[in-house]
Amino acid sequence: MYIAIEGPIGAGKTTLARLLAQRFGAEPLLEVVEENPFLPLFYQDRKRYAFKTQVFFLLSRYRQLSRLRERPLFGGVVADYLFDKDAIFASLNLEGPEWDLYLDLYRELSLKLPPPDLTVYLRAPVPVLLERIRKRGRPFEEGMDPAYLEALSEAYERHFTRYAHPLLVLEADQLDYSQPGPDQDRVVALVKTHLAQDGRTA
Ligand SMILES: Nc1ncnc2c1ncn2[C@@H]1O[C@H](COP(=O)(O)OP(=O)(O)OP(=O)(O)O)[C@@H](O)[C@H]1O
Ligand SMILES: Nc1nc(=O)c2ncn([C@H]3C[C@H](O)[C@@H](CO)O3)c2[nH]1
Repeated sequence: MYIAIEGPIGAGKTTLARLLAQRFGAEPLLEVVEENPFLPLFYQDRKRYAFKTQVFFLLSRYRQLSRLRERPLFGGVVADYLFDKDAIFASLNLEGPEWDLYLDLYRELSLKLPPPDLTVYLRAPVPVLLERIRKRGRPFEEGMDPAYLEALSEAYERHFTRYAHPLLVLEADQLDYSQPGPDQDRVVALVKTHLAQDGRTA
């Protein structure tokens, strides 16, 4: 079992990946964004640092997800990102020859990675995302531009309307699975049902 959680910044991916991994006895596969030394610089000057930021993410995501091909998945994995995320961000931040070079690299690497058995796409309105980002308090995200978040949310919408693998779409502002309560059980049950359905139709 390989589940990936996706959605725009602050949607609740890591929170849900941890919860599902714990309930399913699976391994959480979490991205450590603080490892990217270019990210704080990117938020100061997006145009200047976009390419470096993206190539760092691309390589680290590829390395982390490649492990899924190389060893058996006892108990399964719940990742808090999808490889596609890289191209979604890149499409917003790169242009011209840098975009062409990036896309060449991305396409080559993506061919080698397995798709998840189920992807959970978390949607939430921009004001909710901004509030969650503010509450979480990462210093480099302090001046998050609402227009950037809006463009990112639209890019996610476009991506998932033509996504060709098993998908569960959740309205992440309607479910609070960040604390113990009935919403946690509800979201776990929804994921279980979708995994079973997709297993039958695969
Ligand atoms: N369903 C939810 N309801 C209310 N608050 C939530 C929910 N999910 C997450 N949160 C809170 O929102 C904040 C962001 O959550 P989280 O770090 O899981 O988001 P993320 O999508 O992984 O973010 P990023 O894209 O930056 O990695 C955290 O403070 C978390 O506790
Ligand atoms: N430029 C850029 N490209 C990416 O592929 C990417 N993936 C995540 N991020 C930023 C968003 C959050 O601040 C923080 C956590 O998701 O990292 C990215 N930024």
